This record gives sequence, structure tokens and C-alpha cells, in this order.
Amino acid sequence: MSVIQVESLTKYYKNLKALDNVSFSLEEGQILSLIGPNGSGKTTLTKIISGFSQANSGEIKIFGKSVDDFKKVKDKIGLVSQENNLDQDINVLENLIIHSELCGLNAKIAKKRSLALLQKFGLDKYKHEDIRNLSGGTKRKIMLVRALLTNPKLLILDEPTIGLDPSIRRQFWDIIINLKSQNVSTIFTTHYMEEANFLADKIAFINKGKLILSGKPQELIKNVLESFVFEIKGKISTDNYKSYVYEDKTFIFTPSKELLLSKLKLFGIEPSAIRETTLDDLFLYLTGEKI
Ligand SMILES: Nc1ncnc2c1ncn2[C@@H]1O[C@H](COP(=O)(O)OP(=O)(O)OP(=O)(O)O)[C@@H](O)[C@H]1O
Repeated sequence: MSVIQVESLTKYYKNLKALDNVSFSLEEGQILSLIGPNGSGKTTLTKIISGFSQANSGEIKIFGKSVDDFKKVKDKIGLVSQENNLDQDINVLENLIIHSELCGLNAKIAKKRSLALLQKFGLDKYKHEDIRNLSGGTKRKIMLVRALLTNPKLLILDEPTIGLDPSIRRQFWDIIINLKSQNVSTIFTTHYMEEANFLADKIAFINKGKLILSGKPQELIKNVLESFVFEIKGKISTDNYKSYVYEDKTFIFTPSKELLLSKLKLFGIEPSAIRETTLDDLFLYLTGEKI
């Protein structure tokens, strides 16, 4: 069953079209990664699908039902926004309890659930620590715990691991995979292709407000490009081959390394690298932009 179906969302900020007719859906227990460069509309989309902003047109269905009032589904959706919006002047447990109460849990259950989640994620040692004393990675983990207080079925994470060191990023990945095993669906935005490739059941490329391509990570490349890419210094004509030019290099895609190598030899052209095609190549090929 679809946890969320998004149909033709369009959002304007005055004259700027931040989202342009965006549609996608996500099944229970699936992980979707939204990838796009700065300003492509990722945050706008996460805010709209979690009820913190309104689209100008389009429809959002949660568990098959059209959402006319996000208050009715707010306990089904957990959002971790990009900016740290924890209360800096109170401690971790107080932050979690206040949030739980705002979500309608009674004080006793709020405390019990907060402590249980802190324990589960190895964060109980921080429970009496003021937020301002925590590292960036721990703050983000506390925000994730806060989003989980209502046992949401859909988690929305806006750049959850940006700026975190690799070991903390890895811990985040483990948490998301663990939640998937409990049938929680996750939508996360990222600039890191390897993160999307590792975690996502489905990747959606977003550029200039448009969702330009989506699908399973392994199939995205196969459906559009060939398996190998040759990097050649300078701009060259590539005739029948798919290719792109970036920073004075030509990237040519081919299913057969041997065939292209022999053709290039005829023209005395030596590739500077031959490698497997990546999602970065695909994004550059489609948009001319680097993530
Ligand atoms: N509140 C706002 N008022 C006016 N313009 C906005 C507002 N929020 C975002 N924008 C603009 O809308 C476009 C999409 O922004 P958005 O923050 O959704 O992109 P993003 O993909 O999340 O970028 P980043 O990766 O930098 O977070 C950008 O051009 C941005 O400048």
C-alpha cells in the first residue's frame, strides 16, 4: 500500500516556481532519496509533504486518503528538518517531553517513550545535557529521536547527514535501515550519491523544481546510459555515442570498452580514465549540473 502519493505539486514563492508539477509515490517500508543541487526544491518538497508549507496546486494522499488537514495525520509523519530547531536552553529530555506533549501524549507516556528511545539509540547519557553543549551529530540524532516519538509510519529527513563525519553518517544509515525493518518508510534528501545508492529503494532526481527521473538505483543508470564511461581531455565530437562535456572534459558512454578503445585509437585519442558509469554521471548527463 502507498504510504504517500504526491500528485502534480506546484509551489510558487512569488514569481519563482520552486516546485513544478512534482508527482511520486512511496510504498510501506520503502526508502526514497531525493537528490538535487542547491535550490532545486528539496526542502520545499519536504516541508509541503510534512504539512509545514502549502503547495499552490496538487494533491497529497497519505495511506490512500487525500490530506485536507495535516493535523489529522501529524502523528503518522515525523520530520527532521535541515536546521537545528531544538530548544537550546533546556536539556534533551525536556525537549523530547515538551514535543511529545505538543503531539498530544500525556506527560507520563511522553517521559517513558522519550527515555526508551534515548536508550535504544545509545543517547541516554545525554538526557540531562543542555542542547547547546551537544555536538552537531548528537543534536541531529536527538532531532531524529524527537521525530520518532509518535511512532510515525513515514519519516522525512532533510539532509540528515550533511556535515557529519563518516562514522556518524554510518550510524544514521544503520538507524534508517533498522526503521525500514519495522516497516517505517523514509524520504530523505541528500547531496551524497553514495548515501542514496546505499540506502534508497528508489531515487528521484530533482532539478529546478522538476522531478526529472526516478526509479531503483541499479535500474536508473541501465535505463538511460551504458555501463562504462570514458573520460577524455578537451571537447571532442562523439557522433553516435551518448556523452556530456564538463569542465573541459568529454565523457563518453559505451557498452563495450574494447570497441570504443579501438575506435579512439584510430583517431589517436587516449582516454584519461575508463570506469563504470555512476549516478553522478547520470545527473550530469541529464542536467549539465553537478550535485
Ligand atoms: N521562503 C522562501 N521564500 C522565497 N524563496 C524561497 C523560499 N524558500 C526557498 N526559496 C527558493 O526556492 C527554491 C528552492 O529552494 P529549496 O530550499 O526548496 O531548495 P533545496 O533543493 O532544498 O536547496 P538546498 O540543497 O540548498 O537546501 C530556491 O530558489 C530558493 O531560493
